[in-house]
Amino acid sequence: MFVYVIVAVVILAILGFVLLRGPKAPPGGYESTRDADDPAPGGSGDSNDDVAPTSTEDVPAATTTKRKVDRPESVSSRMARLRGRLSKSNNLFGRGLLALLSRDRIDQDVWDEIEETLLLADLGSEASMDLVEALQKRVKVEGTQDPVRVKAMLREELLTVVDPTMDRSLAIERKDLAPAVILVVGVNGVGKTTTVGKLARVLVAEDKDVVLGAADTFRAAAADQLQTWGNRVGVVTVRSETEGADPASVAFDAVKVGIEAESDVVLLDTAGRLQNKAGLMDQLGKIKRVVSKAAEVDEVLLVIDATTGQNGMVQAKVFSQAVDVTGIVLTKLDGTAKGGIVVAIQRALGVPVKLIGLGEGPDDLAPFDPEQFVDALLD
Ligand SMILES: Nc1nc2c(ncn2[C@@H]2O[C@H](COP(=O)(O)OP(=O)(O)OP(=O)(O)O)[C@@H](O)[C@H]2O)c(=O)[nH]1
Repeated sequence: MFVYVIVAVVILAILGFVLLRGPKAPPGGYESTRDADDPAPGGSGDSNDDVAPTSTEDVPAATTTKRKVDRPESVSSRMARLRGRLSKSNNLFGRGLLALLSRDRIDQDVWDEIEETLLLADLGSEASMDLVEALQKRVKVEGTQDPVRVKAMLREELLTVVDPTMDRSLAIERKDLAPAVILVVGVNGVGKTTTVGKLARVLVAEDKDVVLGAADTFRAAAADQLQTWGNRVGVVTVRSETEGADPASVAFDAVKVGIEAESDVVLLDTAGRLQNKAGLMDQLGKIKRVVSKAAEVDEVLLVIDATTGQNGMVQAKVFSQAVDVTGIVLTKLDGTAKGGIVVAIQRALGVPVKLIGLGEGPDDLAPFDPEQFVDALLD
């Protein structure tokens, strides 16, 4: 009898210990998210072990969460759905142009109206003038009023100003045994966190292993919002529990976790900042510098709200001076007929629009494709 009591006490003690201990990171670090077909591990982050962020005191305790929940929409179905949405919001502009061009007589007044329509769509004055001049020349040379021919010419000229030659691919491949690192920046409320969340879903749908870094440390709610996106597709979110923690340190931690877990991509969300706050703009440079001690930053995506018009242009210029922007994400294109901003920003910065946001839904993010964009305008 006494033996049974002893055994029962020992079992209860062990159970109690295990339950009270709760889930902890494994001794070897964070759980690897690599697939069987991923390159063999080895040495990736080891050479960086001696590299610490600017101050070791300001490294916050990173917490991580990983849960499998959602299955993101497949790439083909997402693209088909978003194509429809793009034409719904933007083809008013295209149809306006076609209506003008199919008038019986295209005189100077008509050309002026065409230019005005292009300006109203935020194409910018230089691109609007170039496009009108090119069309004017072609209509004159060909002497045609055939609507099918005129539409074809307009399509070609629009495509030229949107510039199909720019490289719009995203750096999402591991290199030198480190994950691709994507830093997402922009002013307040443009859709940075939403974009990081949506992009994580796109990458998960493409079988990439992703880590999210909540380098927006101004508001705890921002990190919560990011973590919610991460949880939905089962990716790790690295964050700090301390409000106002150094965002560079959180970003560094996230990249370290990505290196240890041998992830493909680390997506870093940053706090919204006004372009006229010099200190905050400098902070972006610091985040990039500190992260670079662990792994190269492959992309700096500047998120711009398409509905903000010329103000978006000002932001784009200042951000690109503070940190080398490699691509633009144009959000809220679903809510505006001012898609011409694509052209204006690309011209001003020489940086391609790589992604477009077409709604608040989790799968409302698409790669920017010039041909599809122009077709959506004219259909
Ligand atoms: N219609 C539409 N809404 C969008 C799109 N992208 C983001 N939003 C909405 O824009 C609002 C702001 O998005 P957030 O992702 O919180 O913006 P943020 O830039 O991270 O904001 P801060 O962290 O405050 O700077 C949210 O209500 C989003 O749902 C889009 O493509 N279309």
